[in-house]
Amino acid sequence: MLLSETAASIKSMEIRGAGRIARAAVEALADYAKNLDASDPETFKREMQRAADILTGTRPTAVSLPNAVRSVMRALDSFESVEAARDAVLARAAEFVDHSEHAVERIAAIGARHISDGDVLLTHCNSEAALGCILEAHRQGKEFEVYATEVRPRGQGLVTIRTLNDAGIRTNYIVDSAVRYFINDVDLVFVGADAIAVNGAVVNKIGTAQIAHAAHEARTNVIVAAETYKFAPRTILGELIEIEERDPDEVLPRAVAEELPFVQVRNPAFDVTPAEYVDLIVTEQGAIPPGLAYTVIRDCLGWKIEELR
Ligand SMILES: O=P(O)(O)OC[C@H]1O[C@H](OP(=O)(O)O)[C@H](O)[C@@H]1O
Repeated sequence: MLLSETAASIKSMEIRGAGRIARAAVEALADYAKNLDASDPETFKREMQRAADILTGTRPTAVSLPNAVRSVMRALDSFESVEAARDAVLARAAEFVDHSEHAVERIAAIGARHISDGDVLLTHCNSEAALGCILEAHRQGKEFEVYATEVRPRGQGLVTIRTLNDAGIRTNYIVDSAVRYFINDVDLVFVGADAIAVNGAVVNKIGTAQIAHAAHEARTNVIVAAETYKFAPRTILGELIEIEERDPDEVLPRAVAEELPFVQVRNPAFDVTPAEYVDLIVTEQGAIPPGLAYTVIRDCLGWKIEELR
C-alpha cells in the first residue's frame, strides 16, 4: 500500500484501533524508505520526515501513532549514508511491529489473570488489547459472560461481538446508553486506550468516561489494557491530548442536518476518564495503578524531558 493510501485508510478508519494504526504507520514508513530514491542522507531524512508528518497528521488522539513514528524516525538521528539510513529505518520498523505484537500477547496473558469463573465483563468499542485479555481467559477455560456496547456512531461493537461470538463466548449486545442499567450485573469493565496521560487519565472511545463513572458508582472495577507506547510523554509538560472531532455525517445524515439550521451536530471520537475511575492499567511490562503512569513514560519510553520540548 502506498503511504498516501495508508494515511487515507487511517483517516477514514478503515485501519483503526490505536495499536493497529501504529503498526500500519510504521509499516508504511518502512515501505516508503525502501523505495525512496534520495541523492544524499539529508534529502533522505527530509523526505522521511515529510512522510512521517503525513502519517501523524491523520488522527490526532491515538498517541500510539506519533510514538511509533517517532521511534522509527529516531533511527535517523545519526547515519553516514542513504543505505545505512534506509537499513536503520527498516530495522527499527520491524522491531516496533514485533514489539507491538508481543506486547498485545503479553497484555492478554497478564489481563486474563484478573478474569475469574462466573465473572460478567463489560467492554466498550473494539480494543485489540482488551479483547486479547478476554479471549485469553476464555482460551484458559474460564467461564464468563460479556456485555458489549454498540459504540455509536461508527458501530465498532459489531466487530467486537463477531469476535466474541466466533470464540464461543456468551455475549450481550447493548446500546451505549444501557450501560448504567446493567452495570450492577457487571463484575469488571475491560477497555483499551488511545492515550494515557502522565496523571493516569485514560483517553479512549467516546462513552468510556460515562461507563467508568457508572462503574465507580457501582463499585465495579475498571481495567484498561494498553501497550506502553500509548502513554503520552508530552503530558509531563502539561500538554493536553487533543480529542478528535469527526465529521457530523457520522452521527446524522447531511440531508437531515440541512433541514435543521439551528442544530449543530457534535461528534467527539474520544473522551477522558480521570485516573480515580480507573483501577488498573495492564501493560506488557505488568499491571500498574494509574498513579504510576509517570514511571512508564520515564522507564519504558526512554525519552528525556529535554527531548520533549
Ligand atoms: O489498540 P487497541 O487496543 O486495538 O484499541 C484502542 C482503542 O482504539 C480505538 O479507537 P478507534 O476505533 O480507532 O477510534 C478504540 O478507542 C479502542 O479502545
